[in-house]
Amino acid sequence: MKLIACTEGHSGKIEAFSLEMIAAARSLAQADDEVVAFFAGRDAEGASACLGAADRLIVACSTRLDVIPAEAYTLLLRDVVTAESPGLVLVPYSANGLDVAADIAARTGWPLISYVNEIKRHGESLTIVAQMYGGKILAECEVRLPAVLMINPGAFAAAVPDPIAAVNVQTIDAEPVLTSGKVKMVAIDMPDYADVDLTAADRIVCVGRGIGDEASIDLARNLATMLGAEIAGSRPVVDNGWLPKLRQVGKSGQKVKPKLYLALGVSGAPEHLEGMSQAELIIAVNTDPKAPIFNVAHYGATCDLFDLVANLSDRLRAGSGR
Ligand SMILES: Cc1cc2nc3c(=O)[nH]c(=O)nc-3n(C[C@H](O)[C@H](O)[C@H](O)COP(=O)(O)OP(=O)(O)OC[C@H]3O[C@@H](n4cnc5c(N)ncnc54)[C@H](O)[C@@H]3O)c2cc1C
Repeated sequence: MKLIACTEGHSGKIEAFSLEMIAAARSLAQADDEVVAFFAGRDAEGASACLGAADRLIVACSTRLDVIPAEAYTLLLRDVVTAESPGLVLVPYSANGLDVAADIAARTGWPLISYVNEIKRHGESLTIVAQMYGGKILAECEVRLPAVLMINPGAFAAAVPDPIAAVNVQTIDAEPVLTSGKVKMVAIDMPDYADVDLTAADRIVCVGRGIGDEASIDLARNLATMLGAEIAGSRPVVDNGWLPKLRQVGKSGQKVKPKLYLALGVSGAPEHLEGMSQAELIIAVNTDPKAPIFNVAHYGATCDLFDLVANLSDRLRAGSGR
């Protein structure tokens, strides 16, 4: 059986979730199976340099466009699916993946399971744990292959970035599809990742509306600095303009998987949990013992966040002699 892992990248960087798609496919592949990575974009060299955990790489290459519109990505992938007849297509839950997965499932008539967190294979069928209602419910379902899965970033540990042998790379010209497509890329307005890439952070201190006002964020920021952590916020904090958009965690923000996630005054709405529930260690501080954040937290403190931040900061300062 062939397993197709869809990958993405732009601006000279392959998206971290691309390696997760390959790792997911690898974990399901049996001895005679082949993991085929699919990449569409200008950075064919970048893809070849790091997607070597796949057995084979198909690159739909554009000479002009750094980011391939979802419509063209889908048309190119449709051809690959027809040619390869895979048993499984793994698509990342990304802006692109949302369009791609639905189209491939509709065209092939194969089942589509979205928001996938876990997969186990039993021969020709899979048992899957997937999120529903923004992560409020985890559904376990069984599906027979072939199928299309849309996988949550962070659900699988990334494969090691390795180069792939040139003999295992097949290049397709993406230009004819790009010129005939109905959707044209006019401009790309990229966020300024020079500030921060939360998805790569090992430690995050996240402030929610419980922080009260913009000035108080400095207390949490100082604590974050002492912990060697990045500061992040829930959506209301970002909507209020207290932190930049790139520091928002959740459904409409960043999906993070740090080693430590300290949530201060965050209620734990499903849309927030969607971005952080895969963190290795979650510590929540909230005055409300019934706050849903405690359902995912490994440790919790039902106290005023300002008391905890002041005490913890004092101890860290004393410990470091500052
Ligand atoms: C389509 C859509 C997308 C969304 N995307 C996102 C997203 O990406 N990220 C996101 O975060 N939200 C998102 N939301 C919003 C989400 O539904 C919640 O409204 C939001 O997460 C709530 O943020 P919060 O926990 O900071 O605030 P609140 O829900 O108001 O919680 C504040 C918490 O602070 C506690 N608190 C108050 N004072 C203190 C104190 N002194 N000490 C300790 N605890 C205190 C309270 O008990 C409360 O639990 C989205 C919503 C929709 C509809």
